[in-house]
Parts: sequence; C-alpha cells; structure tokens
Amino acid sequence: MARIGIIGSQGRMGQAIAAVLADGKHECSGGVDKGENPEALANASDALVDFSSPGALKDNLHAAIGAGIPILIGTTGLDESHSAALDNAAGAIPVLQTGNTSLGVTLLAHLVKEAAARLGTDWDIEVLEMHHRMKVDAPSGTALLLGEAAAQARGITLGENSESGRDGHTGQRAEGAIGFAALRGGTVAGDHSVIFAGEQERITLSHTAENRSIFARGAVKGASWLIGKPPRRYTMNDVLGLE
Ligand SMILES: NC(=O)C1=CN([C@@H]2O[C@H](COP(=O)(O)OP(=O)(O)OC[C@H]3O[C@@H](n4cnc5c(N)ncnc54)[C@H](OP(=O)(O)O)[C@@H]3O)[C@@H](O)[C@H]2O)C=CC1
Ligand SMILES: O=C(O)C1=N[C@H](C(=O)O)C[C@H](O)C1
Repeated sequence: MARIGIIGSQGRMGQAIAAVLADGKHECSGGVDKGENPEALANASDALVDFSSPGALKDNLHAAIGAGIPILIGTTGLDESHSAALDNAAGAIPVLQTGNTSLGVTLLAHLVKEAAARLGTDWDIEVLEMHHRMKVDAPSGTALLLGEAAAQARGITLGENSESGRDGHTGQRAEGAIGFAALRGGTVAGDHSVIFAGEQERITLSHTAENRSIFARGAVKGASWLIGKPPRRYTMNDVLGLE
C-alpha cells in the first residue's frame, strides 16, 4: 500500500484526505502542520500531498527532494516565485501542482478551452467563483486555472489580460479581457462558472463541489499515480488520461 503523508493535516482538506486514506486501500504515513518539519514525514512516505499555505511550499519541496519522493501541491494563492520553485523541484522529483484535483473541474477546463477557441473575442469571458467564509485567497486557484484555459485557447497571456476586483468608476471592460469575480460566505465548498457573454446571448459552463471529498479523492489518486513516475511537472490531465 502506498504511504501518503499529509502537509496541512489538521486543516479542512487534510482531514478530508485522511478520511479517504482510511479506505483500507491506502496508508496514511502521518501529517504535519504549521511549525512542524516535513522532513521526517517525507522520509516515512512514498508521496506527499500539500494542502497548507504558500509560505510552506519551499520547505515542503525541499523535504520531498531530500526523500526522493513525489509531491502533489493543492495549496492555492501561489505566485511566480512559487512557480519557479516548482519547476526547479520537478528536475529532481515528480511534481503535480493544481488549483483543483477534482475530475469535474479538470474536464470543465477542457470545455472552457473548446468554447473559448470557437467563440470570437466579441464573446466576453467572466469567471465567477463562490467559496466558504474561511477562504483566504482570491480569485480561487480554480478560477485562475479556468481563466488560464480560456487564455491559452485565445493565444493570450492571462496576466496581461485579466480584470478583477472591479469597484468604483472602472471604465469600460477592456476588449478581450478575462474577468474574475469572487464571492465569499457560509460553507460553500466551491462553485465556479465561466460565462461567455455575446450579443443577446450567454453560455455558462459551471461546476459545483458538493463537498471536499471530490478534491480529497483526486488528491489521493494523483499522489498515488505519481509514485514511480520520472521527475517532471505533471497535471491532473496526466493522472486522469484526459490529454
Ligand atoms: N487543489 C485543490 O483541489 C484544493 C485546494 N485547496 C487549497 O488547499 C489549501 C488548504 O485549504 P484548507 O484545508 O481549506 O485550509 P485550512 O486552513 O483548513 O488548512 C490548512 C492547514 O495547513 C496548516 N498550515 C499552515 N501553514 C503551514 C505550514 N507552514 N506548514 C504546514 N502546515 C501549515 C494549517 O495549520 P494552522 O491552522 O496551524 O495554521 C492548517 O492545518 C488552500 O490553499 C486551499 O485553497 C482546497 C481545496 C481543494
Ligand atoms: O479553499 C478552498 O476551499 C478551495 N480552494 C481551491 C481553489 O482555490 O480553487 C479549490 C476549491 O475550489 C476549494
């Protein structure tokens, strides 16, 4: 049985993952939280899953490299320096980073790509997300993943074409922009919609997470799949055979 170690083990996702690992087909090798060193956990594991905090990323990658095991990063709110650290780590170990480990969102990103490629730039793209009141980053990692899918299909760079946090006298929407809006409240596990707004018509592609078990199952599937793979960056498309 694959031994999976959980970074962020006492958190909402950490506990959902522990519940999946208790299915008798996997083994949980333990967990660490804030202030704890992930190295011993890495040495006792066949793979790590990290659902903690962006500030923990570099130490977690270091621990996985030291132990020579793969790591799946689900933590969101990452920036370009984190991205460079992920690329660097992927030279030594298998690394999978994604804003959403669910099958449904992974497929949704394909549908968004297809729609964005087929609809002209006169169809405005807006990404709307809603999450529970405890979420600390916005837009969500999933919203950015979906926006990136649309940007790739249109051959544009998301960073240079995104509009978010509109408030006050913002001026007109920039042509070709991909917009983001974030709602927070209650216990919502994760709702995402990508709206294609054209002349007198709209298409909305949506995903609703009914609870965190979909992310937890995807994380365990991804981490197990990474074991024994050659070092490089992987995606959920690789795990699910969707590309
Ligand atoms: N990719 C995906 O599919 C999904 C990604 N996520 C992302 O996962 C992350 C965690 O979400 P969630 O479980 O809801 O958050 P929680 O706040 O419930 O859990 C985070 C956990 O990580 C711990 N932690 C914080 N800093 C460190 C550190 N430096 N080292 C180790 N552990 C640390 C926290 O400990 P303490 O409380 O002591 O600070 C806490 O136990 C978020 O970034 C979220 O967006 C969530 C769902 C799905
Ligand atoms: O923090 C959360 O809860 C979630 N985070 C991920 C994100 O930022 O997209 C995935 C999911 O939507 C839940």
